[in-house]
Amino acid sequence: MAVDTLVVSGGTPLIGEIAVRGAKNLVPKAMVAAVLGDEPSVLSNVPRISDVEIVGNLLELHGVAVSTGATPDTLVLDPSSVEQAASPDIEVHAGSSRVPILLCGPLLHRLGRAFIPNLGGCRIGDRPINFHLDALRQFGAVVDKRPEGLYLSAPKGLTGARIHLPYPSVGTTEQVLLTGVRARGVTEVTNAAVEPEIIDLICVLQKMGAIISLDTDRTIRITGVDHLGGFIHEALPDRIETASWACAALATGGEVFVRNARQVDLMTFLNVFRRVGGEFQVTQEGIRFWHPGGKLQSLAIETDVHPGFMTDWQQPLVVALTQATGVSIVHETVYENRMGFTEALVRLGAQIQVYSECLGSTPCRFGRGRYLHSAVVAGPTSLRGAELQVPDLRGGFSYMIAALAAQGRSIVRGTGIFQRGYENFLTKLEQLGAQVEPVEKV
Ligand SMILES: CC(=O)N[C@H]1[C@@H](OP(=O)(O)OP(=O)(O)OC[C@H]2O[C@@H](n3ccc(=O)[nH]c3=O)[C@H](O)[C@@H]2O)O[C@H](CO)[C@@H](O)[C@@H]1O
Ligand SMILES: C=C(OP(=O)(O)O)C(=O)O
Repeated sequence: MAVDTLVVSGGTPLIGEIAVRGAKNLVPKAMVAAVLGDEPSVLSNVPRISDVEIVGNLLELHGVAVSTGATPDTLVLDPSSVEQAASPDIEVHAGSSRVPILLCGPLLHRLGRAFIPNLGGCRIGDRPINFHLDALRQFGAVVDKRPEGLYLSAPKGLTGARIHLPYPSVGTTEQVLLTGVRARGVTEVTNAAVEPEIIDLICVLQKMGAIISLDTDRTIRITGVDHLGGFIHEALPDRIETASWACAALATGGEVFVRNARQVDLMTFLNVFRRVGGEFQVTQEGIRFWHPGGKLQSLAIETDVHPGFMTDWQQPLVVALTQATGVSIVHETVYENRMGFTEALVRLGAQIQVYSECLGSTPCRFGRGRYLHSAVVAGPTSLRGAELQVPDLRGGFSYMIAALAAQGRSIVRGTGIFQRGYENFLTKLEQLGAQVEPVEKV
C-alpha cells in the first residue's frame, strides 16, 4: 500500500545515485498499442508505477493476457483473445489515469465498439477531450457521452482523415496514431505534437508493421494497414523523473547521478539547468547533476510543447529558482492552472507572486482569461519546514524538494500519488540520504 504521509527533516543535500526506468508517458501507451496486434508484444524497461498497473488491469479486462517476461521489468502482452469487458468492471478504473482514452481506436478496430471510463490524471487545468473526440469522429467513430464515460462505435469502420490539431496535444496526436495505423487509407495530422514519447510510440507502431512518416513541419502521415503484428521494444527512459531529481539536487545543494537518463530527450532541460548555474556530466550510463557551490542565477522561461521546456519540468524547477539570486519569470503556456502549487511554497518562505498576464516573451492562449499562469520568483530565500498537502504529481514532487531544502521539519500529506510517476520513490530518497519517515497518522 502507498505511503500517504511523510515527515521530512530538511536541510541535508541529496547525494548519491538512483536509476530511472521507462517513461510514465510512454509505457502505458505502448501497452495500449499491443491491443492492435494479432501477435504478442514484449515491452521492457517497464517501471512499477500505478499508471502501468491500471492500464495492465484494463487490458486484462478486455481479454489481453498480461504477464511478466524474462526479467521483472518486462511485460508480455498477448492480445489474441481481446473481447469487450462488461462496463461495470471497467468503471472501476474511472478517474485513475488519462491513458484509457487511447483505447478508443484499438478497441474500435478490434471490436467495432468501446467503452471508456471517465479519465483521471493531474488536475492542472480543465483538460478537455474535445480534440480527441473531434479526431475520432473524423475517422468515422460515433461517440455517445454519458455520465459514466464514453460509448463509441464505428458502424462503417474507420477511415483515414485529414486532421488539424488546434494545439499540438500529446494525447490527441497519440489518439490519431493509434487509430490511423489500422484505418482505411491515409491519415494526415497537422500541428501534431512530437514529444520524445510520441516518437517512441511511433517506433513501437512501426515495429508492428505501421507506415508512419513525420515531416519537418510537424505533420504526421499514416498509411493504414490491414494487419499489425507484435513488437519487441525497450521503453525510452523517463525524462520527467530525471529532471525532477536534477532539480532536487540543485535545490538542496547536492549531487545526484541519474542512471539511465538520456541526454537527447533532455537537451532543453539541460540548457536551462546550466543557465541557472547547475552542472551536469553526461556519461554512457546516465547523467550526473550537481550544485557547484556559489550563487545560482535567475532566468526567464516559458513552458512549451517539445522541443520547448516541458510543462512537467516546471514545478520542480520553480523550487530550484527559489534558491537563485534575482528575479525569475516562469510563464506556463501548456496548462492554464499549474501554478496553484506555489501558494504552499510561499508558506515555506519562498517569494513567489502569480499573475494572469503572459509574462513571457510570447503571449499564450491563456493571456485573455483570468488564469494565474505566470509566476515571478525572487530569490534566494531560506525555506523553513511546514505542513503540505500534495496537489498533483509534479506539484507534490516540488513540495518534497522544497521540504528537503528547507530547515526544520515538514509534514507532507497525500504522497501516495507519487506512485503514479516515481517508481520506488521512498527507497530512492533513502538512497540519496534524505531524512524522510513514512507515518500512519500525524
Ligand atoms: C499521460 C501523459 O502523457 N500525460 C502528458 C500529456 O498529457 P495530455 O496528453 O493530456 O496533454 P495534452 O498535450 O493533450 O494537453 C495540452 C493542452 O491541450 C489541451 N487540450 C488537450 C486535448 C484536448 O482534447 N483538448 C484540449 O484543449 C489541454 O487542456 C492542455 O492545455 O502531455 C502533457 C503535455 O506535455 C504532459 O503534461 C502530461 O504529462
Ligand atoms: C500531468 C501529468 O500526467 P497526467 O497527464 O498523467 O496527469 C504528469 O505526469 O505530470
